[in-house]
Amino acid sequence: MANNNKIIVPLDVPTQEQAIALVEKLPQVTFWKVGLELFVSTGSEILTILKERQKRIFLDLKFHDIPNTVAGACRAAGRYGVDLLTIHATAGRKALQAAKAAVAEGAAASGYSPPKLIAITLLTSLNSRDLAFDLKIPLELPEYALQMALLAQEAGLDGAVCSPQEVAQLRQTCGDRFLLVCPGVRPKWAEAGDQQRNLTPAEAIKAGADYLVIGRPITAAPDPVAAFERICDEI
Ligand SMILES: O=C(O)c1cc(=O)[nH]c(=O)n1[C@@H]1O[C@H](COP(=O)(O)O)[C@@H](O)[C@H]1O
Repeated sequence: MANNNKIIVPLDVPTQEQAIALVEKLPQVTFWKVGLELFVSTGSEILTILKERQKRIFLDLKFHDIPNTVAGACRAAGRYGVDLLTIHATAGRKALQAAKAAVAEGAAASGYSPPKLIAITLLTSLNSRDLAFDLKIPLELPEYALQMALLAQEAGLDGAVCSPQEVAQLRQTCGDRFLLVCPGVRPKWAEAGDQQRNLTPAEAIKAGADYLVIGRPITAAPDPVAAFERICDEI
């Protein structure tokens, strides 16, 4: 896979105009992420626009609810013909299983192949201290992320979202066919912002990530095209 196809750039903007402007500014980007801000602000039309432009789509709505409710949301999301969809592993085994089945039903109803359903293990904005003191989880952070990935794998999901610091261990345990997507990726020359468990793009790929989600180091750079190309070269 060419390096530019391994980078997913989030459209973390509040309007469709801003989203389209970013897509037009970065024609080299083949895989875009539509997340909560854009989807809640503008609805599903952006998905049609991206599909018309032959872009791949990561619909990152991070579902987290009871099995019946996530199944309903996943059935609806399955109809959009997107490539990737997220749910929190902490929704639990039954919700993950219901989500997986519902995504396939939604996709079949609209003639698309089902999106790959991937589970959030532990948000990359959290650190060990947050896990222990706020979330009251007694496991070490890498062990917790691994257990969430294994839960997702046992429930039949296609992969997981993890920080690059955990990806090597998840790759080793979950095998080569389990899709691993890493946000929290920062080139040496970019600011960390709210990301806590970072590695560089080259390190993340070397550790076993299939895709990297990289936003602000590209989209907030003075020259986004140069930043994107520099990251592709570094990988
Ligand atoms: O699911 C995600 O994509 C995600 C999971 C996670 O644990 N951490 C995380 O940062 N993300 C997303 O990845 C993107 C990271 O953006 P930057 O921090 O600007 O590179 C954002 O759109 C987040 O919503």
